[in-house]
Amino acid sequence: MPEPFFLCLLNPNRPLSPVLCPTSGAGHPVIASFSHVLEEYGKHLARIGRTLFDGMSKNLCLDPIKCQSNLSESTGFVRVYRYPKWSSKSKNENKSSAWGMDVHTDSSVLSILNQDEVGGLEVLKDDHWFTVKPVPNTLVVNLGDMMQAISDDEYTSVKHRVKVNEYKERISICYFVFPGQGSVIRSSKYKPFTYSDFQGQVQQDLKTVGYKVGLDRFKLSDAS
Ligand SMILES: O=C(O)CCC(=O)C(=O)O
Ligand SMILES: [Fe+2]
Repeated sequence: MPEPFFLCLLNPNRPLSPVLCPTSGAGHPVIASFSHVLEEYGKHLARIGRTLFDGMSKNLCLDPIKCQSNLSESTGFVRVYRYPKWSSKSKNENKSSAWGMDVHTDSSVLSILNQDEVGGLEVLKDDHWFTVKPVPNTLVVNLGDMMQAISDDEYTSVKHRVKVNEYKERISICYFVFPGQGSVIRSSKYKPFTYSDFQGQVQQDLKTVGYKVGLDRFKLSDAS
């Protein structure tokens, strides 16, 4: 797993555990200014996320009033990851690659990624893995599980993973945004649920079955 070395909560009142902010050194001027820059960055990303969400809901002909709270800027946070290079010590001769982050879908509504020039992000489409080539000054938008449910499965929460580079470390800056607290997601495919119902189920599944089952837990049995 990468080292999430900085987490910037855009709403400090939002309880999020575990809090990954480097609390030691929080008073250090470099950390403080970095935190300030990330906060500023997060505000722009919140605006971009809202614009994308409103555009998608319009495209899906969703009731703008009903779905507005299905995305809440106050839930957003920015996480900075450092993926150390694939060290020779950890090399396994039988493996052709090492994974910095295993295959998963995000639980968010939207995740907006800013990867450096090293690359390594891969997405699954039609059973094939595609490398997301880094393009300077370009953001990558991943739709998360919440957006899949909001869209009645019209859009899919993309499966993705991150390959570690053998020679260079990789840095990515990721913005995640979620439904508002208590906002109910209603769709023809899933039982009505809130994001905290979803997260509760994910945590329970991690403990009991050992992995995230995700949206399938909420699927209506007669939904095709
Ligand atoms: O580092 C990246 O580019 C992706 C990170 C990611 O997929 C995640 O945090 O969920
Ligand atoms: Fe992800």
